[in-house]
Amino acid sequence: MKLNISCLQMDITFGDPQANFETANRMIMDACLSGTDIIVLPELWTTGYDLQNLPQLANIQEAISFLQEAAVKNDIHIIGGSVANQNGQDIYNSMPILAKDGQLIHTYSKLHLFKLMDEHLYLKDGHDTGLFSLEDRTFAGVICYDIRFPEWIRRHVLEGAEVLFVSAEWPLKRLDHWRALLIARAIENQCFIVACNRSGSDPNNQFAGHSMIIDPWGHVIAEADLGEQILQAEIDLDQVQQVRKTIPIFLDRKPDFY
Ligand SMILES: NC(=O)CCC(=O)C(=O)O
Repeated sequence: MKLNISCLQMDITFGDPQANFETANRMIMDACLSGTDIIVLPELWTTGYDLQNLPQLANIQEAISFLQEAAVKNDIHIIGGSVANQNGQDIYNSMPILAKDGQLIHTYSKLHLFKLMDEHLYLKDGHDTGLFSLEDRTFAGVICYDIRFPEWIRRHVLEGAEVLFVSAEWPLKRLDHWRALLIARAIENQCFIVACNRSGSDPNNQFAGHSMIIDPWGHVIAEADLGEQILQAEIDLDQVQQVRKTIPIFLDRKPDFY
């Protein structure tokens, strides 16, 4: 099964959802012009890291309605990056997944909060996996800092994920970690990694861009540069089983020892 993927490497405007909806709309239209099956957005794409103002800005329903309309109009599945998701007093960093018929099929909330960017002061951690199914195949979505936890990613792959979608706001100063971690996660799990980062800067960080699409052998099949752009590639899910036959790590692993 072949899928055309588009990562929208947006330059997010700090604390301005309206501007960000306009950017996302323009980029979705552009991505669809060249034909795409799945669109992926970055982390906190409606607000950026304007954490202090999230109680006023958080509106996951507005983002879901926007994405539902885009999914149906363009006949595309959408991995909705993440948006601030208020539930009572608590705010989660949540990834909505929309099927092309507009159905919200899953919402994953970031499990590992990143203290270096103060997430633990403003956000709550989620308690569900990022697993979901589309077109009878199993996928998973995780958010940014989650990729530093190989056990978390492995759990999703052991439960069937063939493609891991990553939405991020990863700073430029750790670009080397971003690339190395994503390539390692692809090689050790023999799965596709589709990682959508943001570009641009906010008052505290310059972001790395460098969205990447990596195959189950660890080859980088597409990589963006620093600026705002749409990264597109076709992936062939049959490659997952081919790689797992060549080096059968899932047959050879010894879970009794670890
Ligand atoms: N938004 C994030 O979770 C950033 C994670 C990060 O920068 C890291 O180094 O890890």
